[in-house]
Amino acid sequence: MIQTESLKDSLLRLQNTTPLVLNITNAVVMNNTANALLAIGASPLMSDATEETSTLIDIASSLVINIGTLTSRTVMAMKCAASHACQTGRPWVLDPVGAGATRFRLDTSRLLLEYKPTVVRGNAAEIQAIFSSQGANDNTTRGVDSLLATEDVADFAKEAARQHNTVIAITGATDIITDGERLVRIDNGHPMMARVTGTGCTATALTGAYLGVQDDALIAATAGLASLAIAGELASTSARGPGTLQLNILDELYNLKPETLARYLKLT
Ligand SMILES: Nc1ncnc2c1ncn2[C@@H]1O[C@H](COP(=O)(O)OP(=O)(O)OP(=O)(O)O)[C@@H](O)[C@H]1O
Ligand SMILES: Cc1ncsc1CCO
Ligand SMILES: [Mg+2]
Repeated sequence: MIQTESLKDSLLRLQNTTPLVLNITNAVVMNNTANALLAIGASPLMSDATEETSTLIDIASSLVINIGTLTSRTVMAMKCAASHACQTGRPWVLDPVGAGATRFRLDTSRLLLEYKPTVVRGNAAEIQAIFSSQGANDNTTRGVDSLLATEDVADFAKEAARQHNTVIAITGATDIITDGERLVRIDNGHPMMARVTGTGCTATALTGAYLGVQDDALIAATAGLASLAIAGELASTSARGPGTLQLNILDELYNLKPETLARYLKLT
């Protein structure tokens, strides 16, 4: 359904063109996602100043909005950025961190959805929360962590992607990516990745980088999630625990080659 060749091409293009990725992201992961973007070959810029949002979007290849540590001030910046990206056709990815946990997160996520994100990347609980008609529901989420498996929301996500004309990327033990017509699964990664904060946020940032070089958003999101999952899988072989895993992932992203993607990818 997706050719491995298109993922290899996307990585090569990313490495050859160094896309500038503007990130409005959370305080927990900001340093690590900037490092992950640099490691894979993109150029990160982190800013939530409304004074410069539109100027930065105009020079960037893509935009990442992650609501992880939202405040009323940063929500304004996110709205401003999403609106400008939508109006100017700049590809952008939304990470609705903890969307199911509180009303503030749910309302903010749904507000941002109105600005037509190219990709929405979340865990299963976040995807169910943002695209369903329910309120915040603590049976599906423990804070920012999902209590649902990705397969639980696969069919729901496919329909939501079709209705909203977007790509939905759900991370977990098996990643699922759908544009409403196509649906792919990635079976790479390692369970220890869930013990490092912001692994999913890194998947979102990498998807942002690929959106800067790949017009097919399903391929861009698949490349982003596959790059992280394979880097995590390789990194886990020499990690003693989450600390070394986090560092090793940066090294594996730096060393990632198109051939490595093709060799390790478990895509169905
Ligand atoms: N049990 C697992 N087995 C294999 N890989 C996993 C597992 N759990 C997580 N991963 C890997 O980690 C990636 C991120 O998934 P995770 O479920 O931690 O996202 P998340 O909860 O949204 O992250 P965060 O909120 O910490 O940013 C997945 O795409 C996958 O590659
Ligand atoms: C732990 C945590 N809290 C808010 S954002 C974040 C990073 C992972 O989503
Ligand atoms: Mg997690």
